Amino acid sequence: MLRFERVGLRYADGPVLDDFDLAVAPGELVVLLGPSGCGKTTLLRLAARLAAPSTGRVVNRFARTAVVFQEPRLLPWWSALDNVAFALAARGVAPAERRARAAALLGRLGFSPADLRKRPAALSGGMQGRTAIARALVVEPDLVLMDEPFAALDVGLRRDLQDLVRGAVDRDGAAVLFVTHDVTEAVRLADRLVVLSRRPARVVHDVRTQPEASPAAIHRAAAALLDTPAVRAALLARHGEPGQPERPEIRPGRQPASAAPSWPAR
Ligand SMILES: Nc1ncnc2c1ncn2[C@@H]1O[C@H](COP(=O)(O)OP(=O)(O)OP(=O)(O)O)[C@@H](O)[C@H]1O
Repeated sequence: MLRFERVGLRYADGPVLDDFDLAVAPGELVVLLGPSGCGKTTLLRLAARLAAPSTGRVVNRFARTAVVFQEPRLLPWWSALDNVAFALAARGVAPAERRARAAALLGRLGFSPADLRKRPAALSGGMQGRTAIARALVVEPDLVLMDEPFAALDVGLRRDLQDLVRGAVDRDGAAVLFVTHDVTEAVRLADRLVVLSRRPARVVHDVRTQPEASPAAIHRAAAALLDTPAVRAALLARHGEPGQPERPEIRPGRQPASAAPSWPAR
């Protein structure tokens, strides 16, 4: 179980999270949707213990947490194979088995034997992304934190990798907390959809759902989601529109002229 309990996190320019609660159970794939800058990456960093909350607590009882960041973050002087195999070294797996497991997984992700030997600089962006995903999944994690992992990939590849992630949940019982801006990707993957408001992030919509398979069903489900008023308000409002949480409070007579609101008065 992963639990955010009344979590607050504040930077110099104000709170990113304030009294935030969310739980992720084993075997569920939770997709986080929310406007840019609302705090999605921050939540993943907290779950991975790469950041600490200012208030409240983050409880992560999973034994093996793996993270796929927005950028691949591969070690540039190592081959694709060694980048993936290295993740198993920390788990005490013997060198020959490390390389065999890494090669098998990269092979499933479309790497040829020659590709396995390439350093990241010689891999395409999509191949670097796949290497990072393989590095996360090779340890058979029970919690995978994924931050827009497929953003740079073409549609076919994206579908293969989405299936791989679903497999980790359906076959191995892993939990996944998955950040995306792509609503169709969200409805294709999710067991549960969580939509966040603008910063400081609040849960404005939290529903259990069935991962959708056919393109028609995916588009119907995505349209229905975007038709939900709270979701519309969170995802479709333009920055600076009235009623958004990041709108500064204006007190008549107390506001310096330079801080005059830029949105139209109502
Ligand atoms: N180290 C930091 N110092 C100060 N502010 C930060 C820091 N990290 C993130 N922020 C701010 O916290 C807010 C949330 O950032 P975060 O990266 O979690 O958003 P996000 O929802 O993942 O955005 P996106 O969808 O654009 O990736 C943003 O306003 C960001 O500028």
